[in-house]
Amino acid sequence: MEREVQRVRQAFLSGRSRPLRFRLQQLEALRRMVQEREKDILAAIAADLCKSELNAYSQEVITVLGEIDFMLENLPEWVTAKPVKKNLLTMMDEAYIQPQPLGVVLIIGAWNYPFVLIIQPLIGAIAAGNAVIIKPSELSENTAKIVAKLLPQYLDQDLYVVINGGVEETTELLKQRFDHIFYTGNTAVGKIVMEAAAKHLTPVTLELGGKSPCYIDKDCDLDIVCRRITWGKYMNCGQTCIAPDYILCEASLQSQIVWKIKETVKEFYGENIKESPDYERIINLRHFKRILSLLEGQKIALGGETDEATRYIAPTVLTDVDPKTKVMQEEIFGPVLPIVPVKNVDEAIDFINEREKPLALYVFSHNHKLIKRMIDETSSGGVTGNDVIMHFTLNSFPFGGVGSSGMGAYHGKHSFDTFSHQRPCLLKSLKREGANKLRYPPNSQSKVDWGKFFLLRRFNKEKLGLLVLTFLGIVAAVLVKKYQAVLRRKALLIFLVVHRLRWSSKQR
Ligand SMILES: NC(=O)c1ccc[n+]([C@@H]2O[C@H](COP(=O)([O-])OP(=O)(O)OC[C@H]3O[C@@H](n4cnc5c(N)ncnc54)[C@H](O)[C@@H]3O)[C@@H](O)[C@H]2O)c1
Ligand SMILES: CCCCCCCC=O
Repeated sequence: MEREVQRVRQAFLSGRSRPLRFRLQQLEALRRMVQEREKDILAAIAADLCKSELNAYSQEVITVLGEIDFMLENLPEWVTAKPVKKNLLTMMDEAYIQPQPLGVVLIIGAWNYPFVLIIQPLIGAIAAGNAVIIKPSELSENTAKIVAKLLPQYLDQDLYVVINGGVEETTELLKQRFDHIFYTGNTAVGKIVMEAAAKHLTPVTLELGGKSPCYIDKDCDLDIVCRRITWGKYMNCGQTCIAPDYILCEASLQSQIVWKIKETVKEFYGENIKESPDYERIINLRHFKRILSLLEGQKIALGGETDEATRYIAPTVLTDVDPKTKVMQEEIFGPVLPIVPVKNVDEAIDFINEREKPLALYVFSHNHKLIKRMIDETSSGGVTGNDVIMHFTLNSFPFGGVGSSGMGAYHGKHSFDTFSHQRPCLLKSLKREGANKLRYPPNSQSKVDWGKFFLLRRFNKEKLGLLVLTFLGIVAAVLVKKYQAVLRRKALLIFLVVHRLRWSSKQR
């Protein structure tokens, strides 16, 4: 492991991952890989999650292709140094921020969207000029294998390396020194990753989970609300980090919600859900049993059917759920939707604020003010009003958690920033030493006063313009005085040349 990381570091130190042209080439090669080997990639995802290839394409591949195109389009602008505002002391100097790669980045992925969750951060890390070690989840082994096989066929083999394995290999990997660790997975392992990173003072991005609430106001269109929630909750069999985990609403709304979700489930998956190509299965037996245990003692208003052999759990809704029961104590990560009755929006806000900060928050209402209030008075990684999941798809948004749902963010420019160091660069001249004397010892009251003038004085644009004009006036006056004779001769010469030209054109 140590030798492998060392090999990647040597490749980074060669400097070849840095030039813009190289980054663009690698991103284009990655796009070629996804396009040329689409069938293999879709088959692997499908095998891991019992997912149709159409769903694998629309949930994972589209996002990856969109992200690559977005990077290719914007990277030339992002990599350029950005000049910054200067103060009076640095007015004559060059001051800019230069984004630079961090070095060797470790990306650890989760199994639930096994392709996009490693390739999307990889795109950002390449764009920012880093070398990368990717550790896919061992639970989605088909995707892990295909990624390990394909990446070296398309990308630089020493800069971008896939290491497959389970807890043992990841533990060993985490002992090595990286310049950034990007981890996606559950909160408990997030703490292990952060602890390991702390030993080397390595910064981390933690894309974790949590219980994402969904508040339904009585003033809304329940048909549309339930269709959107059904889509986001049962997609990938509920194994989505930003799936609505539970519903908060007034008790009287429960029966209508159950009825409308039932109708939508029929519309989406047909009478026989098991036969639907759009309904996935639970990743493994451990998670299957964990989810079943959450149903114990609950009022099942819809679904509840299970099949251990195929790890099938029907789309399920629980009503009148007691917040103290197990289903409300951990992230469900399965197709079970508890409804917890609350009196009103105030109680819903308190309920959310009494718990860990979620990765996503959803609120449905015709009342825009209520939505705004919910946003203002709670905290979560992201929010979508009147829909679910959709904020994930907009790559101008930073995607990430807050508090126990994670730290740091990615997608689009935010990925580039996550994997870059924003390096401040100040380039001074070795001349103009006079002005620098102000900061050299011995200090004096007059030096402090000048320091205050240069550093603390705020100028608005007009005042600054006036100051610059005055300064230019003084410089001009000095120059005129110094070069009076030369200027007089030059002016005479120009006068003669101009007149001579005018005279010759008149002659013609
Ligand atoms: N925020 C996001 O973008 C996002 C996306 C997907 C999933 N998630 C969250 O991830 C969780 C589901 O994923 P998971 O954790 O079951 O995935 P997982 O079991 O695939 O684990 C994630 C990664 O951690 C590694 N790992 C597991 N145990 C480890 C240990 N003891 N030491 C070191 N590494 C270890 C695994 O090898 C894997 O690569 C949910 O909580 C979900 O909300 C978050
Ligand atoms: C189009 C939906 C993609 C959702 C990906 C969510 C990643 C977290 O589990």
